[in-house]
Amino acid sequence: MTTTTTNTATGTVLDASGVTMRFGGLTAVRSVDLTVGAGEIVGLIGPNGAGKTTFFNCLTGLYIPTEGKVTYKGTTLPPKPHLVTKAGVARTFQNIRLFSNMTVLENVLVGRHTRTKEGLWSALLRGPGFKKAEAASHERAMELLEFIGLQHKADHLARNLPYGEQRKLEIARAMASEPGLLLLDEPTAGMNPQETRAAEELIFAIRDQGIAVLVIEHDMRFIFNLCDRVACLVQGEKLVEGTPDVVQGDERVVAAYLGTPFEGAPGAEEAAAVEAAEAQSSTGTTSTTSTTSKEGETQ
Ligand SMILES: Nc1ncnc2c1ncn2[C@@H]1O[C@H](COP(=O)(O)OP(=O)(O)OP(=O)(O)O)[C@@H](O)[C@H]1O
Repeated sequence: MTTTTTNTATGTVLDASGVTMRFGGLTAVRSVDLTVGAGEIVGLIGPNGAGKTTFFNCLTGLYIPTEGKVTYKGTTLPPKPHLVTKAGVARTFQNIRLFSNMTVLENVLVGRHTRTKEGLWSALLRGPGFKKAEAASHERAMELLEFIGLQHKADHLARNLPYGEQRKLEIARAMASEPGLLLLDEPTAGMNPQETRAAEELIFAIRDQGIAVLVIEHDMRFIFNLCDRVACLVQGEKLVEGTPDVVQGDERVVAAYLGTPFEGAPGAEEAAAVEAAEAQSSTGTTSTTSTTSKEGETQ
């Protein structure tokens, strides 16, 4: 397949093309193209409701995109989250999803299940194969805890960890599936400045282990420091993409965050039509019927 050859040759890990996601009449993501290359950290920014998490969900099999294609290392990703993880794409969530009554170590071990070959019978009989696999998983999980600096808390219940450590644990659990691409949804949400700086270092270290990273974040300083490339979504469409310097200097990005309309903005035509209709009705020159008809035009 041509796509496969091209992707491998250029070192593209993730290739999302023309991804559109509609919920009934709402288009949450519209024709978004995005690639992540080997060794890259790519940021996805945009105001609230821009479609960032929906786009992530389209990449990870939680949603099947209405249109578009997503490939990982040249192979189309299957439409089921556990198969996507197995293929090599792991993620964390905006709202922490740990097993709060399990220990820190157990949470990481859960993340290894897609990499454990031993089946149910082997687990029940606890034969030598199972014991060997269990020991290897345990060793790898402890390595990961050491990597995120939580090895000394392996036996603590996840719910007793401070918030910043819970976020790190989520990352370790995602890494336990040995991904080639890690998707992080707001990894620093709720963190203090020191924790945020530590998270930045951790993500650089993850990249240095050969794992490509795609990260959603609202903290602009964090994202512009961290990323090789940044894409900005506004109302479901990719508005700008480029190096941090290019994106942070783009006045359309600033305007989108401040809520200031700008020429060519996604949804700007509709917004202008609604504003015009409102202005007309407030001057009292328009009857109820004609206002309705104006709104109808904007649908
Ligand atoms: N399952 C769903 N059903 C219907 N609408 C949805 C669904 N999921 C998301 N949306 C809508 O899609 C749009 C994009 O939401 P999304 O959560 O992807 O944005 P976001 O950029 O991640 O926002 P935030 O930064 O606030 O997390 C919003 O209007 C949201 O209400």
